Amino acid sequence: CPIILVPPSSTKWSQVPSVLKCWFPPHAGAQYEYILVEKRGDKNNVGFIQLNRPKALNALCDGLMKEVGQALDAFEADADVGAVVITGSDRAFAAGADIKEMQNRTFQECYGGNFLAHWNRVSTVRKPVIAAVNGFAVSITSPAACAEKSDILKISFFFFFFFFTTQDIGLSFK
Ligand SMILES: C/C=C/C(=O)SCCNC(=O)CCNC(=O)[C@H](O)C(C)(C)COP(=O)(O)OP(=O)(O)OC[C@H]1O[C@@H](n2cnc3c(N)ncnc32)[C@H](O)[C@@H]1OP(=O)(O)O
Repeated sequence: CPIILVPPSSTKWSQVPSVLKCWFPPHAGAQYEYILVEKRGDKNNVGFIQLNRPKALNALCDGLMKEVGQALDAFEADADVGAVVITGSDRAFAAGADIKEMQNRTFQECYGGNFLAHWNRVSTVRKPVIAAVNGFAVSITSPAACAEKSDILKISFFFFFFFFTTQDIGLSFK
């Protein structure tokens, strides 16, 4: 009979030994450290990812972004999932990149190490990904560079300035 590995419900994904990670998909029981992941909807066909660092206003640390990538991989591979929703918590969708984590990194480390390369995963998923944004949604990028990319980004910049004038800070990611 098949052996099914089910980690204890209190297990954080980062605590699972690497050698075991391939034996159970991240959303099948093991908890992530920085995100909550489940399938929702009447037909259980919506992949749901909640950023879960409320004390740091969901600042996007390396571990969080890696976990988002893992969850997206799992949902992309799951034929039952038709779309993915990413959301944050009450006060913040996300406070942008984790500036405490970034502050001591040198240019050479970032450039040579292809810093943030894995952040692109959210834009390469072939299923629709919807951001359900609440509260702070902070990021910084170059308007000129983004405006070249698409009309959606131009609209995003409109909302960026709109949010600034209404006390919230907001900017869509690429
Ligand atoms: C490539 C990508 C680039 C980028 O994304 S650049 C953008 C980086 N993000 C920022 O610069 C935003 C920094 N955060 C803020 O400006 C403020 O926060 C807010 C305006 C969003 C909210 O202010 P308030 O309501 O007063 O909250 P609080 O006391 O500042 O923050 C609560 C806790 O959250 C931590 N935190 C907030 N943002 C970040 C962040 N981006 N990276 C790491 N930690 C963050 C704080 O430190 C603190 O925690 P503690 O009380 O333990 O000090």
